[in-house]
Amino acid sequence: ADPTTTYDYIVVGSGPGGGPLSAELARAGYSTLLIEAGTDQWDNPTYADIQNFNEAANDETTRWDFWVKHSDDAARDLKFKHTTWDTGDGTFYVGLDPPEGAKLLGIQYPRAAVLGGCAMHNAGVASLPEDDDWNRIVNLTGDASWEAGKMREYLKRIERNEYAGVDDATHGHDGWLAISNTDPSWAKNDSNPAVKIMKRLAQLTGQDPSQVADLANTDLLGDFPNRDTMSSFFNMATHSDKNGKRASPNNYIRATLADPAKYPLTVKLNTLATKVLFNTTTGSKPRAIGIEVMEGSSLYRADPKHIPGTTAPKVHRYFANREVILSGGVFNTPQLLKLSGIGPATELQKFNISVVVDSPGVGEGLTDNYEGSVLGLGKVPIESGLITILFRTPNAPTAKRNIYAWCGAFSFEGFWPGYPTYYGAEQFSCAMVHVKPRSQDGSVRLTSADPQDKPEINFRFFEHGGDEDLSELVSAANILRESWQAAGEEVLPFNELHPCPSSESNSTCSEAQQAEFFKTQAYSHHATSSCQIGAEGDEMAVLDSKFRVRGTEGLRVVDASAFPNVPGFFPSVPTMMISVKAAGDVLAAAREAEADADAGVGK
Ligand SMILES: Cc1cc2nc3c(=O)[nH]c(=O)nc-3n(C[C@H](O)[C@H](O)[C@H](O)COP(=O)(O)OP(=O)(O)OC[C@H]3O[C@@H](n4cnc5c(N)ncnc54)[C@H](O)[C@@H]3O)c2cc1C
Repeated sequence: ADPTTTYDYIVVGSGPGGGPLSAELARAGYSTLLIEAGTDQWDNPTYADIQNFNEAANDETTRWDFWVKHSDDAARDLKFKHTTWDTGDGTFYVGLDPPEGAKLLGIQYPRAAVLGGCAMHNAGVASLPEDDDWNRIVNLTGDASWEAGKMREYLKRIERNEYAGVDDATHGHDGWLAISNTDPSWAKNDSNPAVKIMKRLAQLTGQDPSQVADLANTDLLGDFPNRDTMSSFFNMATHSDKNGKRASPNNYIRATLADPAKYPLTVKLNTLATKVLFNTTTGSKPRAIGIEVMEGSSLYRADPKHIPGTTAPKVHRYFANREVILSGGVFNTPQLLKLSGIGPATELQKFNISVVVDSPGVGEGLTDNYEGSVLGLGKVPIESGLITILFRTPNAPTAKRNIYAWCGAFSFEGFWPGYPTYYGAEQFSCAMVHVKPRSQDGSVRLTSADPQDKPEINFRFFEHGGDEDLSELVSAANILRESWQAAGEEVLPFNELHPCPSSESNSTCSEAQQAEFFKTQAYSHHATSSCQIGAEGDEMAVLDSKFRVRGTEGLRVVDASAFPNVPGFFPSVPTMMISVKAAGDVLAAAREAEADADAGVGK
């Protein structure tokens, strides 16, 4: 076979799902081709310095714009105040009153096409799933390798922890992913309005107000028996080093490329995978044997630099002796599977795509944590470090925490071109992530058979159990707002901008009004589960517990789309953990095949 076109493994996508996996396969000695549609920006300060995350997610260098729907109710979506429109003159209009003739785009959901994927433009917040998230996969599939205790070992393998002592055996200390935390010493200043808020918040969430400075240093990635039920302040951990340099799969890929004599990793940037190639003539199942790609920059139409009307470049083929692994992320992996003939037969037939495997779950079950914020302006500028709190609202369905909130002198209201809004030095907000949405009804569906086109993405927020989820969000907002009233008279009263604008009398801000606010203004950026791992026999379970695409051979999906539900509050670190786990599964299969070959099995 031609070594320039044939590899042992082909991995599509270099984000948290595909990046670590490709490096592990190469480090195990297998020739591995990593295909990435974007470029490498490791030394660009917009990406390298974690504090620039907002600039990074807005930056055209890597941005892929997906314009998503939050529901099937167009009128409801049009109430989202950051709905974005194409004005036709190369600019966006964001808001509720578009100029004449503007074309509706939808709600922006940013993604990064770059070596390292969205871990190169995200805020880097590191958190772990609940133990039950991992154990649920054991229950669904019977595969005990997913037990929570075992999954922590993957954190230890990838992590280079910079705040826990080297003797702390619950952390890893020599991995490729630096994880650091923030300095919470500001919380010792009792006269700081934000500390007064913290003390009240401590009371409201069952913590000791006199201990807030110590509580603010609690290890968010720590391992303790009540870690999923304990309401507490935490020290926000991020995947970056103590000097603020971003850490991501990019570090591991580049470290692997640095020793080509030892590690046979080839990375092709500016390369868009368009189709998986199958051998359907031999074997009992279609076997993935390679991939078709287009080479060139900005080929995908989500890329704002894409030039409309340009002819598609000619297609190239690369072949895999062993396996093809798709890690294009929660929107692109299901799209690529469908373009390759794996998906709901009726949808594929609509676009004249030959059905290789009728797999109704591909692109279905998309879900996300709901996010919203309480935002206001104090009378004077507020000095504040970051308050990170995980707590349980009284109406939470289980004993577990359902809210991750971070409060401080910032504003965060979701994503749109140019986000976030700066409301002045008086701005103060608590942004919150609500976990375990009851609804898992989102979808990623084809709009055409053209691989350069974007799919249609609809999250169908609040489709099931919406009232309960909304009441938890409202309950959290009430607790956070109440804590603000302790800020002290130099700051009070807050002029709340939402969800209960102070311009309206507080009596008119009912629970129902707040619920309506969150129903129309909730946003998200932790999408998962569009090609889920699930139980044998469940036709919606696209993958088995070893990430294998059911109905095929030699094909796996390893990225955020594989999770059966959003893994806890933030998915980036959990996705890197499953990437390394998957590498173990792929290598175990290789060893098994080699042992069979040595034993002459099949001869
Ligand atoms: C703005 C923003 C902020 C976020 N903040 C946080 C945070 O603070 N903490 C956290 O835990 N999570 C955060 N997330 C979510 C987190 O970054 C993602 O969940 C995670 O990156 C998913 O990893 P992935 O490998 O599944 O996909 P991705 O990171 O999307 O990587 C997929 C890669 O595949 C490439 N690709 C896709 N299709 C193709 C194709 N056809 N051919 C070739 N290449 C292709 C893409 O270019 C990309 O590089 C954030 C997300 C966003 C958008």
